[in-house]
Amino acid sequence: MKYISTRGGMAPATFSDILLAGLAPDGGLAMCESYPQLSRAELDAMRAMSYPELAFDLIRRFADDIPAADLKAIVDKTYTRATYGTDEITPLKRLEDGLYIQELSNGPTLAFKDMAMQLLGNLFEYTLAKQGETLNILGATSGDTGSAAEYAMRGKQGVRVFMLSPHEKMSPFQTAQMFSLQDPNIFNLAVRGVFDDCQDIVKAVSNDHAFKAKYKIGTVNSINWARVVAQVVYYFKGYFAATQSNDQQVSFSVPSGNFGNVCAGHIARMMGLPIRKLIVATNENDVLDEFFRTGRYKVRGSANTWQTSSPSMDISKASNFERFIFDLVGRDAEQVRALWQAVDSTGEFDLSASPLFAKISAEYGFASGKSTHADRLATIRHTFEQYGVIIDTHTADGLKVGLEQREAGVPLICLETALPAKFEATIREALDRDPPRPAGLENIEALPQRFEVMDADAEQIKGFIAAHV
Ligand SMILES: Cc1ncc(COP(=O)(O)O)c(C=O)c1O
Ligand SMILES: N[C@@H](CCOP(=O)(O)O)C(=O)O
Repeated sequence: MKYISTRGGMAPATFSDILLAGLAPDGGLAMCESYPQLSRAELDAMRAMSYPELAFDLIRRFADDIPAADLKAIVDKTYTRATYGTDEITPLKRLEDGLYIQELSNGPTLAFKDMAMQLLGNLFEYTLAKQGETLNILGATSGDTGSAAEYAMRGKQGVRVFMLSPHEKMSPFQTAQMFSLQDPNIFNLAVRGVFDDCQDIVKAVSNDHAFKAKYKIGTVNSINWARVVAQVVYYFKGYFAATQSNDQQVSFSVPSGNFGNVCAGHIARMMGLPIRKLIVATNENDVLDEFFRTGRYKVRGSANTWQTSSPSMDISKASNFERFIFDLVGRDAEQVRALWQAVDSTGEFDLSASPLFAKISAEYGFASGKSTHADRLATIRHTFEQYGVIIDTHTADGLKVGLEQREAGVPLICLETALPAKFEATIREALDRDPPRPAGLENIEALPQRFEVMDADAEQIKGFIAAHV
């Protein structure tokens, strides 16, 4: 399998090349040249597989330059009961017939990011050791990618993490999870701005090719293809758990911000998984919902990006969205380049009058909706009263929008993207009680914190990296 860029300016590369390289040299995102297609017999065989078996069988199709035995060992070491608390790894929780929550947040940092990040940590360690290289990871987080990456890279040989987060915009638990880490290879930089400013800096630094090469900069955001591919696996697992045969279809509702999670669902669907709808659920920062309803993609600046009670989705420039648009325009890199030039110069593009717009739901199965603070509180309350289950604020956005799009006879799987313990204040507001906290994390907010506050300025961040490697 070879990888190309959504903007057409990258010579075909291997999985290991793009794993360490992050953003493509032309500013685009790496994509597989074509999606592996699963036969009916292969799908039938996958139904009986354990999570690690399934992960290996899917990921080997994308990472075919890693010897199969090595990849299998990496996958087996990653997806264990010790890390995810259950042999099922991503079990379905039944709310009622045909309505499920898929648990994706049983990993070390209580969010779905652990599903891919633990694999990424092990892949980095393996590849760097093989190449005798080191890597300085520059990441951006709105609250969950950061801690997942830092926990996955702690103590890994040859890896440093520089993680940018929006200053004072994450929940107290998320902040403490990251900033209490004292490991010498972890640097937390709190940026005066929003998540999009942090992500823009990651892209600006990655686009400085001389700096990137000199300081061996890599990425752990969903810019990194390996992150997205690892997330494809749980769509298969959820599908098999909710159905009896591969003749059935299911829909997934996906709390969305940077579009990485639902992009993994899109890839699963393109490989042949019988997914009916991919439901994109946003919070008040509803750029993606606007696009899927109207065809107009209009990004917003920091002044119009709201701080909400589902803070990890406070994103107005969905990086991964470019991967879907690449498919939508028939993999025409020139069109992608033109569309993103329009975003850079005018802040938007508009496909409402294009025949492509109708394809988004008819061919690709996308639907969308938005959820507000009041919706979130109502959904958390209803889910607790009706089913006795406490869900987090992001999962509540997904459930609210999923229910609006639910169809009779089609099982609906709502992806749980974090545990409620991370967003205690809103749970208290909704239920007048605290969510349960996993053992060992009772006093995390009281631990000493180590972080630097910096301006949203790529040059300052480059200076910090240069001084600390
Ligand atoms: C808890 C939570 N829910 C949802 C999202 C949105 O996922 P994505 O950015 O992949 O669309 C994120 C961040 O990515 C998150 O941390
Ligand atoms: N919501 C994320 C933002 C980054 O998304 P990613 O999937 O591209 O890493 C976060 O919590 O940090």
